[in-house]
Amino acid sequence: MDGLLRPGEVRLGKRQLGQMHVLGQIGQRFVACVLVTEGGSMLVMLDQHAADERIRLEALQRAAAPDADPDALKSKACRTPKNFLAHMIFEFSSTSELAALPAAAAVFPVLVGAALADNAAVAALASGAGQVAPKAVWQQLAAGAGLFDRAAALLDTGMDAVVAVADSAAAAIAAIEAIAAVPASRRGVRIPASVAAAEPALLERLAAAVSLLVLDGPPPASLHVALTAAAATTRVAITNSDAAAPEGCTTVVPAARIALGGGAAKDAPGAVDLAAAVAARLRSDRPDGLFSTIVADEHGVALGLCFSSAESIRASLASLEGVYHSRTRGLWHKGLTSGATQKLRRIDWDCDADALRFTVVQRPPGFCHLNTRTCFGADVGFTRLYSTLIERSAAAPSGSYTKRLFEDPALLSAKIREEADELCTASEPEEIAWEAADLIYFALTKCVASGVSLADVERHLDLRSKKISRRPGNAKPQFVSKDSPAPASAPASAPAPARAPAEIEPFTMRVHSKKTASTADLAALLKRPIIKTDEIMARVKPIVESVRARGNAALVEFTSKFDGVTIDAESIVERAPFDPRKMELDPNVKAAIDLAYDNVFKFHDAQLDREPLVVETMPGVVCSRVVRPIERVGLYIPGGTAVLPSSTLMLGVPAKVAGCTEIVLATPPRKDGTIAPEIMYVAAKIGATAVLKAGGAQAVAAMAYGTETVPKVDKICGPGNQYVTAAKMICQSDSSALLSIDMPAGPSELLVVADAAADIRYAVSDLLSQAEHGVDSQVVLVAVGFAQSDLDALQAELKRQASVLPRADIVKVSLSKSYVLVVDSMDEAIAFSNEYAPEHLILNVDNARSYVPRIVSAGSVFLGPFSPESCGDYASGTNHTLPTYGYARMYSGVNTHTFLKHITTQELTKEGLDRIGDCVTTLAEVEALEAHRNAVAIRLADIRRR
Ligand SMILES: NC(=O)c1ccc[n+]([C@@H]2O[C@H](COP(=O)([O-])OP(=O)(O)OC[C@H]3O[C@@H](n4cnc5c(N)ncnc54)[C@H](O)[C@@H]3O)[C@@H](O)[C@H]2O)c1
Ligand SMILES: N[C@H](CO)Cc1c[nH]c[nH+]1
Repeated sequence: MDGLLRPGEVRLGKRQLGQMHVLGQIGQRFVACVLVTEGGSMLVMLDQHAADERIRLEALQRAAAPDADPDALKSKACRTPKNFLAHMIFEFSSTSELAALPAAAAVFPVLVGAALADNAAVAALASGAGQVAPKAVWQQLAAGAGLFDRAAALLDTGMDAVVAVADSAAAAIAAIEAIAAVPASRRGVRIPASVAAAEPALLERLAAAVSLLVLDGPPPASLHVALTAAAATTRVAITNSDAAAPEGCTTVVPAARIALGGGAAKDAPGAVDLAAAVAARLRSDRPDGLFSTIVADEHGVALGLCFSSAESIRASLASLEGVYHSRTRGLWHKGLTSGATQKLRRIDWDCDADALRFTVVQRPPGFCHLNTRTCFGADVGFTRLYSTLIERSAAAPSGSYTKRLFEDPALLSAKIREEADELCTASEPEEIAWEAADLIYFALTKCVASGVSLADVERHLDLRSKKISRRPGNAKPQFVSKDSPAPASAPASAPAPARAPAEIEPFTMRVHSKKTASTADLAALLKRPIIKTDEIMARVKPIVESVRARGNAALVEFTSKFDGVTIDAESIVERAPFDPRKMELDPNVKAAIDLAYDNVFKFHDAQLDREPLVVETMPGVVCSRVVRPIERVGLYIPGGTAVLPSSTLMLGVPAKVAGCTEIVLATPPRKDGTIAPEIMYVAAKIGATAVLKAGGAQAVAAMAYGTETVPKVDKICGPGNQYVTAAKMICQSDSSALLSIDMPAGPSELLVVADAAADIRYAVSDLLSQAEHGVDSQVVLVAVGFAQSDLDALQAELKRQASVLPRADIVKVSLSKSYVLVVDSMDEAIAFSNEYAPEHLILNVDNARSYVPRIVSAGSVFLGPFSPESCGDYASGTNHTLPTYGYARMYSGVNTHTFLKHITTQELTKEGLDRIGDCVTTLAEVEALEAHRNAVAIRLADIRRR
């Protein structure tokens, strides 16, 4: 004895519990005591390492009587030290013990099934097909030939781990070697204690190789030190031992010793009272001694909160149904009168053992007394979809699409294929989530139509995580041929740049050669990644419509939904003058913005036609053109993945130069609902009149139609993602919005023409500067006269620079959609670039300027090795809002004229009209427009009469 526990009077608070007699220490940890009270006596085992005396006394009180009434005590034995279950392994060895299995499996952390032949039940439990789902299931298998195959087969059925049974040291070592490919965390070995005693060094070797070492039979005292050491590295368990296990070792409890329910069985010598074991492990902070119990369904969703007592736990384990302790009614067998009973699957403790979780299968109508499935309101996500599908399969409202799918398997199959295909081509995170949700809806509809439950699907998912045999995972040929482009090693074969290549080494670009490419190959290379316009339009239309109809309320809702930011309607717009505290900047940043502003201003100011154009087309006929600003403009500044003060400058400066009077700036808010100070600073500098803290389609719609606080504008300019672009196009085509836009915009892109003399580090850095914009960005290198060694150097440099970028994840995807085209001459390079019509074109070649006259289509061109595109993006003076996706064939980038309109005037003298009049009347006659003719003729008659 170490003197921690002493005989004597036991009091809890002021109450006398009884006299405690210490019988002796069992193992290193537990002390056996007899507690004698007025009502009788009982045997208890106390964990003497429990933190303090109060905890030991509370454990004693609980052990003494669940209702804590010492007077009610009858003489009884309790063999349930506090952490009993945590230390025990339950062993099932024959089918005759099946009765105890489900209850034991519901509470024991580790379950070991003995012989392969009669363990079908254990395998069924492991795969989740049984009544309960135990936490960890181990199967034992006799050592011998084919051990790995048998182990793998068992692990594939869902078993957590396997234990090889060997009767000699040599067989144990051979067994471990035979299953060496099974992860150490999932293998164990079982040997007779006598074998271990003969070769103590064996223990150390085995303990290092497995996660469970089972010793059959009581180990001799001489082995205790070696076992304690082995237990420090792996779980060591001892079977057939009534004596306490050595320190750190656990005890295997055979199924035959489990006592369920009440009655005499639990008091039999050596019996393990399962309910008492559960209760002994728990601690209650409540005055009534009950344990808070979360009741969850098989998906882990909380149905409600109950309370348990040792008595209710016993009743639950005996019936394998949900039985609790009601604070008003006492023992409460849930659903016994309503029929809404629960099948018990598992009981778990929380981390500090003061609360329980019962995992149950709830029968309808549900857990709550209000006849709903849970006490916490409606389900969400998967369980919500599943419940809805189950309801629809029972009774669907007329016109229900889901019902149509249930009734038309061919339609359902077609939709599953369609959605799978759309998911494959999706690239933006939101788009992928959207498509995945579609696919899951149709897949789960198929499950429900076929009687497969969500739990069945989850069981398969869990099973998969436990499989150790792996299939190669190759796709079936019909799917490969449809979607995958040729591998990188075959540059001459048909490329499919519109789709993401299935296999390309990360941070490399596919290489094509003009020499070997067919016309069709080259045509495919000119195409950009496909944007699914119809689908995006279908998603965006309701957003636009909603903002148009409901104004700020809708704006607030969509901002919360898509940006995860809650802003109230009153503060969603900031009007100028802006609060200087919202634009406080680091002086270096401020200086950089000021310099960029000055350059951009100079270049755009020079574009303004200050004098009207006046032309006398013939004597007495004077035509002129005057320029006017578009009064109210909206500037969209993207903000999904980056804060872009540069785009604010590029849109704001020309609007200011043009003289627009209402400049509304819209950009997605940051997570705290504010706008970055850099953007607010530029907003003030360019004279913005309002800043709308919203992004996406909703911001575009708000500016197009106006809301309670967002001013309506006449033109919306600026880049953005596909939702922004779709909203701009939808609003522009609605005549009631009376709106124009700058251009349809797509993801950023760059084409670099480099010759073999170019510094490959520069070319790569330029390509990456655009590839980092977004996963849809496309960069192209037209390599003039590159040899294989130049291409190898290029790929190596790409990997070197790209892999360390903070946005490497984005770059990896965009590079996979990009490519290198090897051409022989500058003529071929220029011809290809003109066809491609890139947003940005870098000519990193000798004598770059000489090629400018031959450039027909490009948004902006960068000449020579020292003109990186980044300079145009930020500060040199040209605009960076440029036509993408090939629109450079017919659109210019944003410039001062984007914010201007022209008005023409004309003035004719009498002589002038006399000169031109016959021409006009003749043409009006040709068009048979008599009123036109007459407006001139009536004046000509007067002039000529006089
Ligand atoms: N040409 C240029 O000058 C230039 C400059 C910078 C950026 N860009 C391009 O602009 C784009 C910026 O895109 P971004 O996403 O980073 O910012 P963004 O501001 O264009 O879009 C973000 C908004 O999209 C909306 N949104 C997100 N998911 C949605 C969904 N599922 N349904 C409806 N709306 C949704 C949200 O409201 C969010 O505020 C990129 O393609 C980039 O290449 C171009
Ligand atoms: N390169 C983009 C135009 O395609 C503009 C930009 C903003 N910030 C950096 N670059």
